Amino acid sequence: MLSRGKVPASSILASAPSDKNLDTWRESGCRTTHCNLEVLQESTLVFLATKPHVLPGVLQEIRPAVGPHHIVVSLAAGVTLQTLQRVRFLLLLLLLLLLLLLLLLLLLLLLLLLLLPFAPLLPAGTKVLRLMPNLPCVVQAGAMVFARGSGAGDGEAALLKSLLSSCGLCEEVPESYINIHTGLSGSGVAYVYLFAEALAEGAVKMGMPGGLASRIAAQTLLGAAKMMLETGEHPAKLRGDVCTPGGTTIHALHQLEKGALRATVMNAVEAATNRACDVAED
Ligand SMILES: NC(=O)C1=CN([C@@H]2O[C@H](COP(=O)(O)OP(=O)(O)OC[C@H]3O[C@@H](n4cnc5c(N)ncnc54)[C@H](OP(=O)(O)O)[C@@H]3O)[C@@H](O)[C@H]2O)C=CC1
Ligand SMILES: O=C(O)[C@@H]1CCC=N1
Repeated sequence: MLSRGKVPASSILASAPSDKNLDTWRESGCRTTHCNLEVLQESTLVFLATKPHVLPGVLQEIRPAVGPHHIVVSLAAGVTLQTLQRVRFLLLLLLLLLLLLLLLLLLLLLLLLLLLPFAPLLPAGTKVLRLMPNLPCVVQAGAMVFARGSGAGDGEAALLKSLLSSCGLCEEVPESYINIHTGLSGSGVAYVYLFAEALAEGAVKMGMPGGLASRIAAQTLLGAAKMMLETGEHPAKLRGDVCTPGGTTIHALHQLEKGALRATVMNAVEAATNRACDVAED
């Protein structure tokens, strides 16, 4: 967003406990702080980009400062819009413990237990959106999907899409697609790097220097992806176009089929999607 000039660096305030990542923000001209509440005080559009297990604590911290003017966007993998608006299970367990210890308050706490599952982590009606980016957003070639919570309307969705389009493909989807996108693309980038590494290592094995093999592997992936996007052709059709009968490619593809590449990649997407679903319950 910064490199495309979508937003001036001076309008961005980044917060984190340490300077590890904040140094990079400062180098880009952004302002930084160690106080999350300061971000809420100074900003309207707030991106929550902590690891998923840290997010509930951050939401509880910022809750008092969240108002109707805020648009809150969570990037945390697996954390559903419903979770974003609910009190943590741990809090319920704590209340259960208190319940046992404080028998005298039995009735009152029972009432709380009944009410708390419906108590939002963020104030009711907060404009919340859930976003799943991927790493190539850094080079404006990302693939992102987002879903809006009940408080977010067309204006908020349009704003997010307009800002993020500078980082790559950005689509609004039903929330049920977000975990699938995590398996396909958020995590999928890592499978592609593994494939790139294997391509290059194959070439190294056959005698090509590593640096050159790596650059050619990357360009091969870039070119194949560009062609798939620009022609709109199914990948099976493009793969067929490369195969000369009795030629080199079909011999190589046979080896990949023997190694169950397709089934393995499908299993990988399934595993990451399922893990994203589990994260919401952790
Ligand atoms: N990496 C990826 O490719 C993708 C990541 N995601 C999601 O994005 C999120 C971030 O992942 P990633 O960027 O890899 O993680 P990083 O660890 O690189 O970044 C997390 C940041 O959160 C900060 N942080 C930790 N605790 C707090 C707190 N209490 N208040 C404010 N900030 C805090 C950390 O601060 P400090 O620097 O001090 O440690 C760090 O800067 C995750 O939820 C992940 O699921 C989604 C799609 C792709
Ligand atoms: O591995 C993870 O959990 C995150 C989500 C998508 C990419 N990285």
